[in-house]
Parts: sequence; C-alpha cells; structure tokens
Amino acid sequence: MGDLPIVRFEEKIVETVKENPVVVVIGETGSGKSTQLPQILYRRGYAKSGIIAVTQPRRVAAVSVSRRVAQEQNVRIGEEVGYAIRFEDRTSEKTRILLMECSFVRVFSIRS
Ligand SMILES: Nc1ncnc2c1ncn2[C@@H]1O[C@H](COP(=O)(O)OP(=O)(O)OP(=O)(O)O)[C@@H](O)[C@H]1O
Repeated sequence: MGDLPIVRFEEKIVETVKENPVVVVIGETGSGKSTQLPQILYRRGYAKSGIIAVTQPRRVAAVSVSRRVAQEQNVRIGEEVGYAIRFEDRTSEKTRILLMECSFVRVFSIRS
C-alpha cells in the first residue's frame, strides 16, 4: 500500500527506531500503523534474528490485520505472516510478522 500516509515517513521511522529503544508512532486511524509498520521493519531486516510482534486490542483485529499484511506480502497466513489468538495459533517456523491479541502476549512469551 504505497499511498498510505505512513509510507512517506519510512526513513524517519527507521532512523528513529535505530537510535531509540522505544519509539511511539502517533497517526490517524487508517494511516497504516498496524499494517505498514511491521512491513517497514521487515524489509529493513528487523526480523532476521527474531519476530516482529504486533499487538491488537481484539482477536478479530489481529486476524484481519494479519490477513491484510499476508496479502500485501503475497504469502499465506501461517507462513511469513501469522497470528496468535486464544485457541488459534496460525504460526510456523517461517513466521516473521506475528499479529496477536494483547491478552495473548504473556502466554506467547512464556511459551517461546
Ligand atoms: N483486512 C483489511 N482489508 C482491507 N483493507 C484493510 C484491511 N486492514 C487494513 N486495511 C486498510 O489499510 C489501511 C491501514 O490500516 P491500519 O490498520 O494499518 O491503520 P492504523 O493506522 O493501524 O489504524 P488504527 O489506528 O485504527 O488501528 C486502512 O486504511 C484500511 O482501509
């Protein structure tokens, strides 16, 4: 989605992430924070030694955003892009962008 507002700030975001352990990105609803930020970090190599984890407040949002990201990456869910919600783990060894519901984060980090 090259025309989403966040894409214009890619260089600034990457630069800021490089220099700071915690970065807060504020943007309008639909500006691309959930779908584009993980893809920006992914193409800049941030998943080489781990997983880019994205939290969503609700299960349905975790599934929907992961579907969107998988579609944009042209992969199937459970491959490079997956999601983990209660009672459903659609990840694999290949997964590098992981969408999860907030309440699942603790369980997942204990399990990994
Ligand atoms: N599953 C989907 N199917 C179709 N379009 C989608 C889907 N998910 C997101 N989009 C589109 O991609 C754009 C970016 O969505 P994204 O969720 O990344 O925005 P956001 O900045 O995280 O919004 P919010 O602050 O509401 O979470 C939106 O304009 C939306 O229309």
